[in-house]
Amino acid sequence: MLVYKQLNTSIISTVAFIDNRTTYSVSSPRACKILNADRRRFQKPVALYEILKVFGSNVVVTEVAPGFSEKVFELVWDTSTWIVLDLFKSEGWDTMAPGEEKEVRNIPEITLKVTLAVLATASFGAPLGPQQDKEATTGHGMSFVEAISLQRIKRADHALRAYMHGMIATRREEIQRGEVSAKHDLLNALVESSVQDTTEEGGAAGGGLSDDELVGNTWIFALAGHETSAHSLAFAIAYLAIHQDKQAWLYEELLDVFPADHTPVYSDYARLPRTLAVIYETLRLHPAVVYIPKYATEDTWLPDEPDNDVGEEEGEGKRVFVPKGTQCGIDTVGLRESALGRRRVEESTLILIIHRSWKDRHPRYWKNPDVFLPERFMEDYDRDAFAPFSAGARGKSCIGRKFSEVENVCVLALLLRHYRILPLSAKGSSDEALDEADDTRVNEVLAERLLATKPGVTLTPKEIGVRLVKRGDGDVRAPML
Ligand code: HEM
Repeated sequence: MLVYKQLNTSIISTVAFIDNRTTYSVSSPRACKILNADRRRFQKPVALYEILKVFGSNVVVTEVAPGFSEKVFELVWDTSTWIVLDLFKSEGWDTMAPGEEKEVRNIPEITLKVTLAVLATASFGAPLGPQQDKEATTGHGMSFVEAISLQRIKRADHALRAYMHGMIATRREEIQRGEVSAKHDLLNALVESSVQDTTEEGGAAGGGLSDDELVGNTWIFALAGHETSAHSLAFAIAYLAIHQDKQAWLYEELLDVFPADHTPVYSDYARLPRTLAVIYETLRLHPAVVYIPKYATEDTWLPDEPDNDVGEEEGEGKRVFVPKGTQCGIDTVGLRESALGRRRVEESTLILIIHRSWKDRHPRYWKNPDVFLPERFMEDYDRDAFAPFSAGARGKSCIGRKFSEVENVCVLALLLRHYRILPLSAKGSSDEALDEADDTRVNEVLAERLLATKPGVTLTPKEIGVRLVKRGDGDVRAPML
């Protein structure tokens, strides 16, 4: 059993393994690449994920991987645009005059709503927008968006199954009648892949997915794609609130791509590299998934960093012996600076603590590793040291990576295009801690507050309070879906 406990800041994380195995927490890019790419020697500990079978078998436990197509990404973009502009209305932000301010006490509450609505709509064809979703509640006791929400998972079992079986039956009929559904969402891809091999009882005869697997996958996508995206987006907003210079740098791009009266289109996505760089830099500093478990299928070796004192000299560099069965997790926070590198926990040790203190770190893979510098992703960088979606390009990593990139870029770009974001308490306010801090310490005080985390399944923001100031450069238009 694996338990995560994140302490107050992302710099210190505690990972507890409630078994007596030797465990490596790997934060060397070279070793992470091997962990991810060499699927014969290192595999995902599927048993750890058995709990995720609550709604049926799924990609995580079965290795069946449905893909997203470009059409899905276009739908993600359009849906995100629609949902963000709808959010401006429902929060009353759209009627603000240029220069007017509004407080948002906790940004993650908003980003969680947005990413859930995008996921439900773009993946499973749920009714678009909060109002339509409410209207679809009839007969199920809760709306679809509520049913796939993690917070309601205990009550949602019955409702989610009912929704999913209904949606699957409708899609299956459409596909079998030869009607190509207008919806190019994930559900279509999943159902289409199952239709050819499906028996009349709804079980899969060949390689296709059974109804239970379809339902299981719906839930796993909701689990994997909701908080990860929402929390990353919230941290990106926090970083921009703290670093006003980077916000100005980003805004230049947004004005260029979204002039007044422009209707956002999917082709805009490729023109927003600065926005994507902000998302990447946020994920480098605050990776949503802090530990990605793998285990060794045979006795083997992993390359070590040359200056690590635990490894053995061997051939061209150092390497570490990894006995069969050892759990070797990718330590995504460690990749950020690799202060303590890999930690080895001996037999019978119950708890592995990765302590990172500001003092004992030294930069290894990134220049100024603790500084928020999105520009670093506009140039060439060490791709193996950037593993928030898992390491290595060819490995089995996050299926939803591009889905989340399109969604987060779209949401962040539209928000920043219309509003300047400031920390809720900035110097000059009645906030004592900030008033007492000298100018050089203000960002540190803000960072301690806005970037703090609390325990959660993914790296979870504690509270991100901001002020939105309406910009005066004209609005962009809502697309017609
Ligand atoms: C910032 C956002 C996200 C981050 C940081 C993230 C990160 C990750 C990581 C680290 C893994 C584990 C990969 C491995 O085991 O090697 C993963 C798996 C997965 N992710 Fe994401 N993810 C994000 C968003 C999403 C979204 C939006 C979706 C779906 C729409 C999604 C769907 C999945 C699925 C289904 C898996 C399991 C893949 C498998 O085990 O075969 N993720 N993600």
